[in-house]
Amino acid sequence: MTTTSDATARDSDITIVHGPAAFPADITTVETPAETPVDASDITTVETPIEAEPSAVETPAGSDITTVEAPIAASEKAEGAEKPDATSSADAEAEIAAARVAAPAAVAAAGQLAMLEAHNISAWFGDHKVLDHVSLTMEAGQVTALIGPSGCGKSTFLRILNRMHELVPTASLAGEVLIDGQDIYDASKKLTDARRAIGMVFQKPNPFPAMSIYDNVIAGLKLTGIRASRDEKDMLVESSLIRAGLWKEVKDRLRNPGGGLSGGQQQRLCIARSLAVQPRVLLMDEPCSALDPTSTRVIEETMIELQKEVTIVIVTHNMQQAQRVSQNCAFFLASQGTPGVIVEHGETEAMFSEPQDERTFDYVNGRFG
Ligand SMILES: Nc1ncnc2c1ncn2[C@@H]1O[C@H](COP(=O)(O)OP(=O)(O)OP(=O)(O)O)[C@@H](O)[C@H]1O
Repeated sequence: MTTTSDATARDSDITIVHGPAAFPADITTVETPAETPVDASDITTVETPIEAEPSAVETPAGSDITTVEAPIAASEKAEGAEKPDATSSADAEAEIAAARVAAPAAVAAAGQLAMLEAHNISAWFGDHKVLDHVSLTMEAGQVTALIGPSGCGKSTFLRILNRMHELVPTASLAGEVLIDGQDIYDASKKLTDARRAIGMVFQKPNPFPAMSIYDNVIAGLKLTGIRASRDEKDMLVESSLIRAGLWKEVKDRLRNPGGGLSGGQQQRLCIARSLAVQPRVLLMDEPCSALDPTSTRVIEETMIELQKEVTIVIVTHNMQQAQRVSQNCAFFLASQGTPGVIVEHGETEAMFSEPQDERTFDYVNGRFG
C-alpha cells in the first residue's frame, strides 16, 4: 500500500494516491498548429510538432524523452469548476501519456480479455468527497455502462480506472483497481503500465487535426519511440482502422489531415489511435454525446464488434445506448450533496426491466436526471 497524500487521515488502511507526483517527469511539448481546422480549442495544449509532417514527430532514436506537460487545466478546474471539460488538455495529454508508454510487451499481451475490478473506491477533489466506497466488477469481453445523473461521479470513477484522476493536483483517492487481479495502484506497478493497458476515448473527438490520418493512428508508437518498419506500420494502421470501423471510409486518403474528417469519423480515428497501442480495456466517456445519430450508431456498432477483443467501460447519459451496447450496467447516484455511490448494478436487461431499487426505476424511466 502506498500513502502519498494528506487524504491518509480519512482512510488510513487503504491505498491513497495523490496528485501529479506519479506523473512522468521528463517533458517534451508537442504543439498543435494554431490554424487547425477543427476544434483547435480542445487540443491546443497538446501541441503537435510542426506542421505534423510524419518525420517531425519521430522520437529521437533510442530516446525516451517524449512526455506530457503538467496538467494546467486540471488545476484550474480544481478551483470550484463544476464539471471538467472532457477534452481538456489534461485529457489529451494523458492520452498521449498512455500512448507514450506503450511498449512491445503491450502488443504481446493483446488478445487476452481482461477483467477490471474496482474495490472500495472513494475519491476527493480537495476536501470534497465525490465517491464513497464504490465497488464494481467489469467483466472481461463485455461492455459495462455507467449511468446516473450529472455530477454523481461517473467520469471520476472512469478516470480512476486508468489512473487519470491523479492528474488533477487536488485529487486523491482510496481503494483498489485490479486488472486481472493486479492492483494498478500497487507501489510496485508503473503508472505508465496502467495507462498503456487501459486506454481512453473522450467525449469530444480529439485527433491531431493537421496530422495525417495515418500518422494520427500511429501517433502513440512514435511518441513511445517504438520502432516499426514501414510494412509493420502499414499493417497496424490498417488493422486499427478496421477495428475502429473507419478503414473503408479513409483507406484512399490516409495522407489527408485527421481534422478533415467528420466528427463521427474523427471519434473513430481516436478509437483507432487508442487501439493501436493494444489496450486490454477501453474506457469511453460519453463517446457519442457530440455526435449525430448516424455517427452514434456507427460508433455503437464498432463497440459491439470491439468487445470481442477489448473489455469496454462506457459512461453514457443515453439510456437507449446503454441498453443497445452494454451487457452490464451500474447506476451511480449522489443525492443531496453526498458523495456518489452505486445504487444498483447488474445485467443491463434486468436493470432496465426489473430494477430492484426504486431510484433506479425512476432514473431509467426518465423521471429524474
Ligand atoms: N477537476 C475537478 N475539480 C474539482 N471538482 C471536480 C473536478 N472534476 C469533477 N469534479 C466534481 O466531482 C463531482 C463528480 O463529477 P463527475 O464529472 O465525475 O460526475 P459525472 O457523473 O461524470 O457528471 P456528468 O454526467 O455531468 O459528466 C462533481 O461534483 C464535480 O463537480
